[in-house]
Amino acid sequence: MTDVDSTPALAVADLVKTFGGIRAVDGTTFSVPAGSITGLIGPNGAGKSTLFDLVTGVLTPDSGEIRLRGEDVVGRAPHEVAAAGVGRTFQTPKTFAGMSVADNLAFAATNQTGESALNALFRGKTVADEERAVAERVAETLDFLDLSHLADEYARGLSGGQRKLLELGRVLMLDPSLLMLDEPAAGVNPALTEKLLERVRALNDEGRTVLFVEHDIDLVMRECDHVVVMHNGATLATGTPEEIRANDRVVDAYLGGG
Ligand SMILES: Nc1ncnc2c1ncn2[C@@H]1O[C@H](COP(=O)(O)OP(=O)(O)OP(=O)(O)O)[C@@H](O)[C@H]1O
Repeated sequence: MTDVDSTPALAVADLVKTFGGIRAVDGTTFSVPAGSITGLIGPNGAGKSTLFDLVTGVLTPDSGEIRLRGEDVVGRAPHEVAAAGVGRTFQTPKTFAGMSVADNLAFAATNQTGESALNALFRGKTVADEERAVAERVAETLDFLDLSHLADEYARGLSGGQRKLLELGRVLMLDPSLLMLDEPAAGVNPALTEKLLERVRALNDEGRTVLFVEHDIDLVMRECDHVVVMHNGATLATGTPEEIRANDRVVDAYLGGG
């Protein structure tokens, strides 16, 4: 066992973010083990979305630590966090309705996260090389997500579930080592949810760490090997699904209500 293996993919410590008088994130501390599928759960308003914004550099914490594979990333801009290997999807996919599915993916590689991410991916390549590399990656990503037959369709023509797959494809263009998925199954029909989860498992099998926010507790308990429970901006509990189910504080504060 090397140190690298035991360094968490993500570790936050004593993280605080206030909006006026509201302590949206109030001292939360937890880690996401490298190589895990970790579920982040908690009631509405627990601070999960704010936490995602803090980790991805959209918001800056008032205090506390955020480490990616041990490296402090507080104060980094979103494109720098993306270049450091963090890919994030949104509850409402950030796809471009008037662009084709393939162009949505190509755009994600070339424009979305700014120069630094691009440079990291294409260092030392000419423009023609770069275009070829992007086209290859688009094709690979379409194939992986089973969207090749829709490559030339406008994104606006996709179903909600297909748009979630495209959203996942958008973040895969930059080859992230940590995937942060915000309610990937919300509003997706059961068949496409299963397909999406199967792709997430495949990405995890490749060695990518997954952290996802999800309100469907059964899905979290089934899919995750590690669970973090947030409540009122703090960490209420962390552990395996079995440990979380058996935790009286979690049951009282969250699961108990039915
Ligand atoms: N930009 C903001 N300005 C003011 N208050 C905010 C802002 N963002 C979040 N909050 C508040 O911070 C708290 C945490 O919100 P957050 O959206 O992070 O929770 P959540 O766990 O993601 O909830 P949900 O499950 O409903 O998405 C809430 O009380 C929310 O109203």
